[in-house]
Amino acid sequence: MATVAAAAAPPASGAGTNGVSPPPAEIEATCLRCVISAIGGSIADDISDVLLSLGAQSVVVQEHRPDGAPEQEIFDDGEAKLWDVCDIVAHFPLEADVDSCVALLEDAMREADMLLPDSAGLVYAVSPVANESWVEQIKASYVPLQIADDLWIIPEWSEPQDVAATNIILQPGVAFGTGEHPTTSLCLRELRDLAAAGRLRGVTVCDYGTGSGVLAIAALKYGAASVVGTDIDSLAVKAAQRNGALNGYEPPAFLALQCGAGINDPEPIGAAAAVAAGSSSSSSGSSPTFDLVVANILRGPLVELQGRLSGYVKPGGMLMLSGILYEQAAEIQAAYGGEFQDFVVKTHQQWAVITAVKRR
Ligand SMILES: C[S@@+](CC[C@H](N)C(=O)[O-])C[C@H]1O[C@@H](n2cnc3c(N)ncnc32)[C@H](O)[C@@H]1O
Repeated sequence: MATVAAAAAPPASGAGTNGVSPPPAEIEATCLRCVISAIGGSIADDISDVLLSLGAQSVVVQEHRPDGAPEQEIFDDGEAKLWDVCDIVAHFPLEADVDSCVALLEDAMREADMLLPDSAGLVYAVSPVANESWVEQIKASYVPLQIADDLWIIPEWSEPQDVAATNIILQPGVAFGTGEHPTTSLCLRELRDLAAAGRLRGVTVCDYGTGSGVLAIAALKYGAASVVGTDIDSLAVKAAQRNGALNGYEPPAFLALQCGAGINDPEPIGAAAAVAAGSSSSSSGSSPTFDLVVANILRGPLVELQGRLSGYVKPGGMLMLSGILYEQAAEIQAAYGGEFQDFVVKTHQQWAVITAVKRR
């Protein structure tokens, strides 16, 4: 998870209430800072993950300490030391609809039985951030990240430490997929293993929920012929295109397209885009098919999109699914079991990645 020091922000005139305060006229805001107050420490990490998946550029958990309050005792849950009550500071792009993001966070918390602080919902305040130094703080907080012996993620302003390794250059912080989340690193290591087994050379790949494009770029670096990525978030699509270009991948080798969230939204890739990217269409001629489909999205969309994602995989091709907790793996396996075999589940912390092969 990305944790950066909280930005120096102008005082939030709306602090203590929900909603965005308009920036003072003289401030040229660069992003929005959302402070969610008084969250139970035990759920702070889960909430941070949801905020990142909703488009927050960075999230930091800090002690909830109203003016004059004494320092909190820190409790130890065995793995991490946590404050009992925390504030969560998230930075969003200026265009983000933070109120909607908080509403989605509340829905996710209810679905996961996470305790809301009171029946009225989360207490949060949003303020514009004008301080250029925030960008510098972000830069300082992203350093080269080693995913495996010979696989690194390098912020675009840093130099690779090992030029012989596979180095994925990213502009971090714009879209999910900096490599710090366990689901991203699980998928990256799976791609590395597939490459080591010679199973990525010349293949066509679909990266559903591409985020920063990190998995697409890794697949291309490991020898894939082409990748089509999709995302519901237009900022992620732009970030993926930019990150692709940073690594030397432009269309048609790497196409990043926007899609709708649900199965009732139009099929986002289309035969024409797939053919342009060197992939093929199914026998019906309408649906694109790929040698490998990677989808690091949440449990809900993986279940809802089962028909589409399964249909994208060629007979004998591979599926890689993540974004799920370990305890959700059996449900996902059951959902895809009709068309796939050879399921393998790997875990890191409480997260899982599933790989499977489509029956011929
Ligand atoms: C967990 S991030 C994964 C990003 C990147 N692929 C990685 O592995 O780090 C999930 C991405 O999927 C996108 N997403 C969420 N639901 C989606 C859906 N129903 N269809 C397509 N993309 C979706 C989000 O916008 C986000 O960028």
